[in-house]
Amino acid sequence: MSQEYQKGKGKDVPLGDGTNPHSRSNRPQYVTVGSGSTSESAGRLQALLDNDSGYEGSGRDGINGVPAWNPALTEDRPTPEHSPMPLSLGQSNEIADNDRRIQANAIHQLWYNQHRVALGRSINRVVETLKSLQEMNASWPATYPSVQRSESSTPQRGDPRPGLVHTNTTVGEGSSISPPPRPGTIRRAQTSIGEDSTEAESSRAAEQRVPAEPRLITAQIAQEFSILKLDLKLGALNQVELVHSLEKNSIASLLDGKITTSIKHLLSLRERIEDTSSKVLVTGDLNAGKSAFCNALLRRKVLPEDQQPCTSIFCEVLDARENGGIEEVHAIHKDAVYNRHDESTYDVFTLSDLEKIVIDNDTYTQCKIYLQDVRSIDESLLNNGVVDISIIDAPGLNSDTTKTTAVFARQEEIDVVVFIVSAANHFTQTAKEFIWAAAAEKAYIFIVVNGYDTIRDKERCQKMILEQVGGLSPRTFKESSELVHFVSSNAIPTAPPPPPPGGNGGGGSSSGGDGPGFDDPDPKGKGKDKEKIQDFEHLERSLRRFVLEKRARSKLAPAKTYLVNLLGDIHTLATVNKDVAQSELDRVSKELQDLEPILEASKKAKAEVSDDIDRTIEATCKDIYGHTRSTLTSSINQAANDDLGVPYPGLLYAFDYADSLKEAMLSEISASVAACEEHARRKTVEGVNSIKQLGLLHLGNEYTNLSFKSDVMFQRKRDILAREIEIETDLWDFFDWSTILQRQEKFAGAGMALTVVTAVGGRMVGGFGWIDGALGAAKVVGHNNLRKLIIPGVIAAAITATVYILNQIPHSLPQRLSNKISTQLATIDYVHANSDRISSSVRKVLRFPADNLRVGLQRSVEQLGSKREETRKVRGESEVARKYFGNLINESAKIKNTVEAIDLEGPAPGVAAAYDA
Ligand SMILES: Nc1nc2c(ncn2[C@@H]2O[C@H](COP(=O)(O)OP(=O)(O)OP(=O)(O)O)[C@@H](O)[C@H]2O)c(=O)[nH]1
Repeated sequence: MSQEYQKGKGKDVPLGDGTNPHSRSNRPQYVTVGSGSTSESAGRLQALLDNDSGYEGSGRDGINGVPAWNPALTEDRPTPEHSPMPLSLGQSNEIADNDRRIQANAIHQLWYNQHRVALGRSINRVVETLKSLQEMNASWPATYPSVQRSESSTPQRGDPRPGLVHTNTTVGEGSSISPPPRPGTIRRAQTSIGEDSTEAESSRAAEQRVPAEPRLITAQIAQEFSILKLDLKLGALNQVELVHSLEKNSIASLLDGKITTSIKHLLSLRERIEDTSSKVLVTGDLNAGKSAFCNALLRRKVLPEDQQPCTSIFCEVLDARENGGIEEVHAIHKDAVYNRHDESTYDVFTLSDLEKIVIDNDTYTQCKIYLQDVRSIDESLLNNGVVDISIIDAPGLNSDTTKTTAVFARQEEIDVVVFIVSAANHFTQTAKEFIWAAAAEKAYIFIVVNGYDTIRDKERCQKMILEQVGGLSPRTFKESSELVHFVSSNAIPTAPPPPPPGGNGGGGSSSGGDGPGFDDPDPKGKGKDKEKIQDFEHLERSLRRFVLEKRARSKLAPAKTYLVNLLGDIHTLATVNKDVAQSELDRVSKELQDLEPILEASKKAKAEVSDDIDRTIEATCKDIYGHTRSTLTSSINQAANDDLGVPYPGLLYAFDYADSLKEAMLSEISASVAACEEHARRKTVEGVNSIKQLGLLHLGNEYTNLSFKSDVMFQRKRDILAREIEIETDLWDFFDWSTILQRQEKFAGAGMALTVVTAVGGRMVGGFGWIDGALGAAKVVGHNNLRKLIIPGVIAAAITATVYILNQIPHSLPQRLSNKISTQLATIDYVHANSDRISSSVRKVLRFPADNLRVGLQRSVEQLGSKREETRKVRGESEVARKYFGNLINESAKIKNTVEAIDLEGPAPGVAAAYDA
């Protein structure tokens, strides 16, 4: 930004013969006035100055390691005898004056260097501090002070404190000013949405519940911010709303950008305090008389003046000696970096062409005007014999946005702001904004109230303007007799405009003073004009003092003010963030304290629940298996005894009867299988529920409940085994001897017959033994009787037995069939197969939620574990941050004390003595 200014840095300030043996690049600057011969004491000071080369100062007791100021240096000393040659009285006086001036300059330079070095070191320390803050901000996003939101109807603050404000925003600026703080309230800065009053209740509740990211910021703190204040303008949102709508990380990155800008600015400040030339920016509203004022200072009509807006580019007026003594204008190409030795960066014009370049020009944005000063070294500001000064005439502030922004940006690189305000119009809004912005780093602003001649009620005008100055820059107001001047620039006699090209090129008188050829027919003024000239001369003396004698103030004060403001911000930021880190630390420590037992319990629960589940499943399955087995066994065994509800249709349908019986028995068995399945289903539901209870107990809301439909169980495999059984009915199934014998006693006659038939049948079947029996009987009964009885008896007995057996079919057949079914089922291991099928199915069903619960428990343990790791990490980071910000509080306070100890306020030793008339 200031590159074009660097070129002038290395220039010596030759007086008299125009040569100076001391290069000004790396050593303190002062000038030799007159013949250039120095006395012994001046030589001593010169040597002292040479040793005090700035940053390498070897003193111990001073500020920041810089040698302490020795007041003895400022004492008046007798002029030492220095020349063996006898001199005339006039010559001696001249030499004595020169010596005194050199001494005074050197003393001032020493004093100046001491402060310069102290400030330079402080700048370095602050840059380092900011860099470390940037690093910390990257790893632990810093909390940015934000203000508490209140109702949008909060009245805007009428008189905001100085701060960095957006350059081209004139309306609604006040909206970014925070409302008065509500004492004692703590609020999160980055609560994004839903903070409006309609949600007040729930927001409050939420805040009480989740104090996760504490923001201990009050509006008060936010207002204290100046340099690092985030300048956020986006759509309709004001700064406060915007800060509230941003994520913590976004704010941290905005802060990062702000820090980068501050570092850049600090480096340019360092460059500026090391640069021995001074830049005076003359700015103000359109048509306030800036050009007229510059011309009056130069006593030459160089810059075009007009009632209409005319200055559209920055015009920097420099001493022609910086251009080899040639008066000319270098109009710098847009976007080019000015280099006097490289003509491709600018176009050369004569002074008389200036009007063309300055008025409504789009080709250039700035020009350098090299001018031979018509005034003497004691009067001139440009050619003052102490430091190189350039005067910059800027475009009117309220001309257009781009130009206004350029002026705002420019004020950061200049040392002294001379603000021209129209006596008739007072301070406009843009003017106020400019002064507020400038006040961030410049404690004092030189204010020229121009056009005072046009004011009738001068007293009222003075009173009103001074009141406004008091509000805008209290420090300037405090020294208003030196820094606020009411003048009429156009009343100052000036040399005529430069002659057109082809003339002698030297615009004005080189004799110095208000010589012949000036516009004003009454150079020193008479009557009213005399008063105006005196006022202006008073202004000039003040300005000279401000720029030269109080150079430290004008040159170093911006750096000091900026550092003090910045360090104040850093201190606030550090305090806030230390508190945030501390409360974050407390929060996570508490969280860890709570988390540890939960994690342990969770691990334990995981192991226990896993065993529990296994036991539950095993017990349930075992119970179901046992139940199914016993139920089916008894059902199969009892099949014959149960009332199957199958009527005996008679002998003719005995086979159908047998089929129906089989069917009924198998159905009975199937029914008991179904009953077992139903029992298993109930048990499964109980099992699933108990797993669910375990899940809810240990996982709470984290437990994912699986929907379980018990009716889907056993749908496919039911009865398959029972239906597969094939049982043939054969004839003997109808004659179940064991059943018949069991029942024979109940029926006596049939029993006798059956016994006979059995005996006879048995013997007949058994062999020839029955013949012996028959012979025995024949002997008793007699052969004839026997012959008569035997045949019908046998027949009757046979018939009786047959009838009896046939009658026993409904009783004997079921048993017989039941046995057959039982045998058949036993061969296919029906009972075990079904019990196993049902219990296996239950196991399978129970395992699903059980596995799900296990996974949930495992996940819960893992989540808690990683949460613990995360919390430990946050605790570690918070600890580091707390420590860092604690150190930052001390460090920033220490540097701030050092900077504040640099006294730029008191009278600067040395130079005053040389210049006080
Ligand atoms: N009465 C009176 N008129 C003045 C005074 N100073 C300047 N003027 C006149 O006011 C008009 C504007 O003066 P300029 O010096 O061009 O004002 P400026 O601020 O440089 O204007 P821009 O560069 O366009 O912003 C000119 O006509 C001047 O003659 C003053 O002290 N009293």
